[in-house]
Amino acid sequence: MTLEKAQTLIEALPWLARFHGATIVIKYGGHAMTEDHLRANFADDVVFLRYAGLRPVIVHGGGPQINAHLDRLGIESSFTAGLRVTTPEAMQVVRMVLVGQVNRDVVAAINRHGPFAVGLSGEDAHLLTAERKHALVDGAQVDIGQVGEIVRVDADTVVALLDNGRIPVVSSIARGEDGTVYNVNADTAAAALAVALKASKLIVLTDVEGLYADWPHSTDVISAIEASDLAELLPGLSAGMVPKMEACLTAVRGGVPQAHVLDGRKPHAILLEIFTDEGIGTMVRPDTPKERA
Ligand SMILES: NC(=[NH2+])NCCC[C@H](N)C(=O)O
Repeated sequence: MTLEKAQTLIEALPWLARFHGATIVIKYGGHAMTEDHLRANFADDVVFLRYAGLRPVIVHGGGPQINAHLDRLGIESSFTAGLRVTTPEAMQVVRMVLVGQVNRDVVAAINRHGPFAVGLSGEDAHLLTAERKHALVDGAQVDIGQVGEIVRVDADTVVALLDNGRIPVVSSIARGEDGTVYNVNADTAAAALAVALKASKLIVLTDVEGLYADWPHSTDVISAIEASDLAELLPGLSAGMVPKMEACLTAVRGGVPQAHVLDGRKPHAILLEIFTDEGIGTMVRPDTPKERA
């Protein structure tokens, strides 16, 4: 028993050595964010990383919380081609909920452990700049309101906070060149930030175990996959999984050496992935150069 515990700690040693000083961007969402005990576990993991000498950065969204609040305020959403349109009125709520509520909750959970977390909106110090995004429906461009696509990242403020020993917590809101506020996908924002920071890892927390080998026929999780193989699988993936895996692909193709999709319903998934040899989710890595014939 005690030997087992020692082995667990010793298994972590090479990973502690390898990731000391490494910047790790974590997309936080799903059950890990909405359930109290999982939220506390998440905060433990992030603070553990910090004390282990890693530099974690958190990016979060908050779709369910936004929808609940829109309902509570009786703000009706209009839909175009099945997509929710983010009107200026809805955008006010999106920003209020993400920055004023969800971000504060994440910061509070981490700061139980010490003065680490500092909340930021993607608007702050021009961290995330976006352009209006149109949805493509049956080949036609459809306006869905203040939904943005990130076109530029200025991560200076995040770096300054990291250098100062803090844990930046970023809401997935972006600013347009003209000052318009945009809602941006948090998976995409996390990937863009990981690339800009030249992070050692992107970790995306979701509510599934990982990438399934032969979805929907089997639930065997793929432990590791190369970028091109993942790109081939993308069209056949479930709708919910596509943005997560696309984020991993973007990160890896943008120079991040490893991107992981983890089951946020599993307590301490982050520690188990980073500090064990096998991990518990799906890891995406760049293609190994093919040998020349
Ligand atoms: N899903 C996997 N195959 N994970 C392996 C993780 C290996 C190592 N702990 C790392 O974070 O790089």
